[in-house]
Amino acid sequence: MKWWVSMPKIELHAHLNGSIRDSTLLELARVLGEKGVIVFSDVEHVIMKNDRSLGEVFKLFDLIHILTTDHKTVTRITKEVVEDFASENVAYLELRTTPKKNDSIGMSKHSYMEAVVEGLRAVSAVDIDFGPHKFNTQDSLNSIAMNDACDGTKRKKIYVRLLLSIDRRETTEAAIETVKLALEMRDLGVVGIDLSGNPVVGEWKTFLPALKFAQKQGLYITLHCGEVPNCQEVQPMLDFLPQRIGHAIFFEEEEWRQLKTSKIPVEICLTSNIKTESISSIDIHHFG
Ligand SMILES: CNc1ncnc2c1ncn2[C@@H]1O[C@H](COP(=O)(O)O)[C@@H](O)[C@H]1O
Repeated sequence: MKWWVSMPKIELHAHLNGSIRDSTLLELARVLGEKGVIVFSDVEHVIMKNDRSLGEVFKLFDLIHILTTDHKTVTRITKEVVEDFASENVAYLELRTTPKKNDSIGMSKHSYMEAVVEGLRAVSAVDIDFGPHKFNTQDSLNSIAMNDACDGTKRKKIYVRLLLSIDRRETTEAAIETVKLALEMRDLGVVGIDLSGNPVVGEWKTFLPALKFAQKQGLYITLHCGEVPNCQEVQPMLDFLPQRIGHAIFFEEEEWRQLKTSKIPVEICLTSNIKTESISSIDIHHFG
């Protein structure tokens, strides 16, 4: 474990609300429990449970969103998540999150993302670069990782880029709003769009106009693809030629063939890709 932590890493598949410290979730739940919004003991059990089914994972996300969705908390979790990744020697992080609208607390997708960026600005435990300039692969990954992050003497530095996620529960219009926001925020390190959310909800064709628009505007695209068996969807997703896909668990032989021919890299999520048989080599395709 010590070796694993000390190794310099890049993290390309981190969902903001999927990366929150348990201690923070419990603290937020306790506060809402005291206010009578939730029953703390029920929630504590759900947060601390291991080995969740995919359905339980999405129920947990609904709960996490109740705990985290106000501007101040979004800022706090962003700061903590980045600092935690840096402390594990992640030198380059692509953090993805779904911009959320909540009229009852005056939150728009834009203000949600401002709170995220506020969290990046608040990072203090390490140096952070989330600027718009192109990540310089030549001098960066090796030298940052080896010299700054791992020898224990220099202050750590982390490069962070953002992906805006479209949730499969959203409408075409809401998805287009997310893409427009990503375009507006390019100067703040937004490099791409992710399609995620419960894979048994929604239809590919709903998101296609937004994704085509994003592609045309030069945003990078990654799609959660084949997380459940769905042959009607995997094929058109591969035909779309995203820069990367996430998971690729339930692929038929022909779909694997197409994936390999198209050279689309797969983001393997170590905690949820339980069907993965072997990983023989890993190439890194970061967007920033
Ligand atoms: C387990 N595999 C998965 N498959 C699909 N979508 C997932 C996911 N894990 C997370 N998300 C997506 O990320 C959101 C939480 O982070 P943000 O609120 O966006 O920061 C979830 O609500 C879901 O839409």
